[in-house]
Amino acid sequence: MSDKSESSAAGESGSSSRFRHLLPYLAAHKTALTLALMLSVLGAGASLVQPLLVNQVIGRVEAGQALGSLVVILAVLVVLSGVLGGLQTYILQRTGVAVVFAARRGLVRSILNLPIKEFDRRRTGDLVSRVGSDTTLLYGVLTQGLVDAAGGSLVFIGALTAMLIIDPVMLALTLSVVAISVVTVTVLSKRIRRASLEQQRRVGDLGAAVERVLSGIRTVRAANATEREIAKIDRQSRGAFEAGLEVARISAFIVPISGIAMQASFLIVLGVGGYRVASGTISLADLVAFILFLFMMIGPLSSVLGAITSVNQALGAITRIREVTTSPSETDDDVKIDLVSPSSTAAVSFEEVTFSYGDETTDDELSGQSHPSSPVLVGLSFEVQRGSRTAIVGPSGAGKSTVLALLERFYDPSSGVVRLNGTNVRDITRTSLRSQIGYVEQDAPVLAGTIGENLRLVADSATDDECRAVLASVNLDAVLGRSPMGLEASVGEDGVMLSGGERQRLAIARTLLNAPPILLLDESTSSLDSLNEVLLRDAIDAISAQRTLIVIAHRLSTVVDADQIIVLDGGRIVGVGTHSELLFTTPLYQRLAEHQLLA
Ligand SMILES: Nc1ncnc2c1ncn2[C@@H]1O[C@H](COP(=O)(O)OP(=O)(O)OP(=O)(O)O)[C@@H](O)[C@H]1O
Repeated sequence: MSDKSESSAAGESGSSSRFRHLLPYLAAHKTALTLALMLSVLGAGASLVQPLLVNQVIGRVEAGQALGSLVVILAVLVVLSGVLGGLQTYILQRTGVAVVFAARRGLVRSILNLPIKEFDRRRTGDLVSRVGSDTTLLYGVLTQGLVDAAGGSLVFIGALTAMLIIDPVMLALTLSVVAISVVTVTVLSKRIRRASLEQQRRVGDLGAAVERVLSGIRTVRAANATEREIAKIDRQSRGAFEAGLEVARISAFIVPISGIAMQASFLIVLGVGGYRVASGTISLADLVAFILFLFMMIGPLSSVLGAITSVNQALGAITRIREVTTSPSETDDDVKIDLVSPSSTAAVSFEEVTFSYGDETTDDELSGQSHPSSPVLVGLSFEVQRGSRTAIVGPSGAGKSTVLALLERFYDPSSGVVRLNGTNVRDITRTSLRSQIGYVEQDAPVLAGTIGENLRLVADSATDDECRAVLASVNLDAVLGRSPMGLEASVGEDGVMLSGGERQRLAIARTLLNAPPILLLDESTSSLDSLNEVLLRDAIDAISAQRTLIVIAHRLSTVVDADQIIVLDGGRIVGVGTHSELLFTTPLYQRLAEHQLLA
């Protein structure tokens, strides 16, 4: 859906306005770029002097005079322009990689700060591709584009001035040919920009397709779907290939245009110039110098025309980069309070909270799409007393996880108020809100890295002893015995060394390191063996002793002794009470309990 916005963005703003967006990246390297430009001026000067010297050489040969130091100076100039060119290349490439580096840093910062709703609608692979592939294209602007154009235009202007002095008539003829080629290339360059934006978008689609398969590779293998998935990814690759071909086709028009312009100007100058030499209007030495200047002028012109592809690719890339960096990030601009001091006995309260995911995207100007959807939570009101243990139960899709998401302020309610210690969560900075709450997701993600790194995600200064202590508190200390590396032992990309129950307990241990007064636990739906189930129950018992606990329970056995159980159905509360109360008052709870052989 973001694709649509990209194309409209590309259509609306011109290349000059997008070029402006490159400036902050370039401004950071003013010194290096100025140096490169100065080297380019020197190089241009060294090149421009050469035809003048050749003119002198021819004049002296015609007059039968000795060449003397002229040849030496010519040789020195040739070497000098080579050295200057090498130095300039190094400075530019160095600046190019530094710009890519800066762009990647900025982009990663923006991506990680996007509101959670953005991750619902964006594809991870596409975001990864923006960081990896789009930023790389910025490199071309500097190394090939900008300074080639700057240095080239100096040589161009210098050569033009010399040609004007030598013979204005021949210059006018030459320029008319050049003008035709420049106009043609300018028209084509717009198409290049559009095509390369499309190409990058296709590369993003490809990244998303690969990411989708890799994240479910076991399911894909087990379903014997490898070949089908390869065929699907192949279609995305083909899309990128075809968009690349379009760029190649347009470039194929651009590149020969400069060649044709050179040949045509050369032939015209040769014909007209020969006639003017024969009629005595100009000398042979002047004609030779004019032709050398002509080549000198066309040279940069062709490299600038050639660089149009890379510059336009970069402008396409900057569109995709800015599409993320200009997206609003999760901000606390509207927030008034930094620290929450309890002003109520309720640790958490929901007051008439209604929420629909559609609201979050309806006014989404980037996608330009609206998703009017029915509310996921309707008029939800409940209180969780400090130090108590609350369970939320209900059928799949009832809205249980959404309750926790609102408490974490991943989303804000459409109406109603969510309070933490009596304060509206919208008035508390997210950092301080989240420091009060430990949150264990349903799928308990274990990040690639070591057990220690996984624990220290919430508290990077935690000591080894503290890490061991929290592992012990969730009955996970045995895991450390599995490898001589202990805390430094790695867990696989998806925590393959750990069972589902162990992953969940590792995630609980992680949040405990921060000793949050409130713990939200979205219990894993995956079935646990009886030993793991007992271990998880013990862990929950141990941690709930000192804090407020809200558990989304899929196993009623883990909640029978909760202080309060909230039964949700279709986003509404259909019952609140203890296990024994609900067995009498709430038919849905009765059914759930019977189903789980608890009644
Ligand atoms: N990010 C989202 N964007 C749009 N709709 C969503 C999103 N997350 C959940 N929903 C929808 O909201 C409803 C409630 O989802 P939620 O995950 O809160 O239910 P749940 O009771 O926790 O379910 P489960 O027990 O299966 O985890 C569902 O219909 C779901 O499809």
